[in-house]
Amino acid sequence: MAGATTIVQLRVSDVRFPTSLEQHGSDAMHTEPDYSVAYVVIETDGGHEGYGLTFTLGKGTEVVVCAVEALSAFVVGRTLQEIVGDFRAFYRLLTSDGQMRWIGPEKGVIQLATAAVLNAVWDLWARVEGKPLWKLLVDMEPRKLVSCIDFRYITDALTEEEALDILVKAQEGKCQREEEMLRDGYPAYTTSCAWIGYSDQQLKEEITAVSGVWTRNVKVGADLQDDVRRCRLVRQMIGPDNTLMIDANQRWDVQEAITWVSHLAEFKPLWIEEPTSPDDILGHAVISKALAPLGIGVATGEQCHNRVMFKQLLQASALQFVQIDSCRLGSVNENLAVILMACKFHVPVCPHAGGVGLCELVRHLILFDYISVSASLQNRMCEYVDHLHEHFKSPVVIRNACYVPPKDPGYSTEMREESVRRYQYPQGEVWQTLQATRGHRT
Ligand SMILES: C[C@H](O)[C@@H](O)CC(=O)C(=O)O
Ligand SMILES: [Mg+2]
Repeated sequence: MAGATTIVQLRVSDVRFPTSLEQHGSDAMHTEPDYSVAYVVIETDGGHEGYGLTFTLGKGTEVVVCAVEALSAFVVGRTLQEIVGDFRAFYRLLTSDGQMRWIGPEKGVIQLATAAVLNAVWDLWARVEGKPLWKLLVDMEPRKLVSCIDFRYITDALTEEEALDILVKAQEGKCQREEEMLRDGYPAYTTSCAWIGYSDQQLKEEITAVSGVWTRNVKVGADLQDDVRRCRLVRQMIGPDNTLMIDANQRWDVQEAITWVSHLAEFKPLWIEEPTSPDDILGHAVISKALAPLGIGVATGEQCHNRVMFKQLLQASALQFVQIDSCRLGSVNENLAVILMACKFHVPVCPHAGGVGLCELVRHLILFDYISVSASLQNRMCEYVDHLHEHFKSPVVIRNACYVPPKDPGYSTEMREESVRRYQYPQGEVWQTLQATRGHRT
């Protein structure tokens, strides 16, 4: 890395997209989501910039923006070299501050803000190195990689030595796997055909419109008869051999989840996603055990707020698919911890994506997982949702239902300036117009 790069400024914006108008993103619990981000830009004295974000829904964004502002004092004035020279210490500085941790610790709004800030730092680092983030990770020495992880609270499940061992063992075949990814890409599945607010007609059109072999995730949980009808329709359209999953977004109690999903078992879903409260580890374990004889696994993680929760889910055999989220966990640092734990417990990582920018970011993490950690594609795929990519400078590229590895330096977090300006809430012209014409609530 060239000379010292001091971070001299951090800016954060509230950027919202009125997706609820067309029911994009709707599910059994979030019926009117306006997909949004707290968008962070850090600037250095040498003219470099790093971009970070965390995904939110509408009104929640203003709270996250406040939390990012509160964290900015930890970043501004520091050099990039000082931060990444001991990234574990910097992660701890952000997550362990004696006053700020009281509103977490490492969960909720403050962890979302931590993710946004650290995502900007990782983006800056990758840009300064001139590499896409996945390549920065893949090329990094195993010892350096583990030095970015805070192992506090997880050493009973994964020690630093074990993590190192996993990374060292996976060095074998790394070059071939990198070539394979550059050639074929990483398998994706899509949720965007079956949001809960879509009519049956729209659902049919969305399925027909997507070409190639795709695995589909269908929203369920609001009304059993609707779910039966929609799952039947999707199953008929995709045929008996294509993979189907269902996602309840935390709608049920534990027993209710088991009964409800048993009624949908005839459609042969691979998994039920977020059947109950994301915090109910033992509940997930009960559901997993009950659904195993039906061949249905439990997937969760998009609202799993830290590595400690994932640790317990893994220890309790409470999930069969780990759904990391690039903006819910504490950035790359905490995602590395979860990816390595999942590997140790032999549970596949199938990331959550979609929202605003989540596909752009998470493709870096899943490429790293395959090339440098798991070395397996069995039962693995990464979510893809076809909304809002046009607002990013390095948007996702999909070929044959697979993510193509990005080549631009950074973490693909940079948004188009015009998009940020037009969708900024409430002053952007899109919101000004909506409020004047429809009184749109957000
Ligand atoms: C509110 C979001 O759209 C949520 O439904 C996304 C989700 O559960 C998923 O992509 O999976
Ligand atoms: Mg989901």
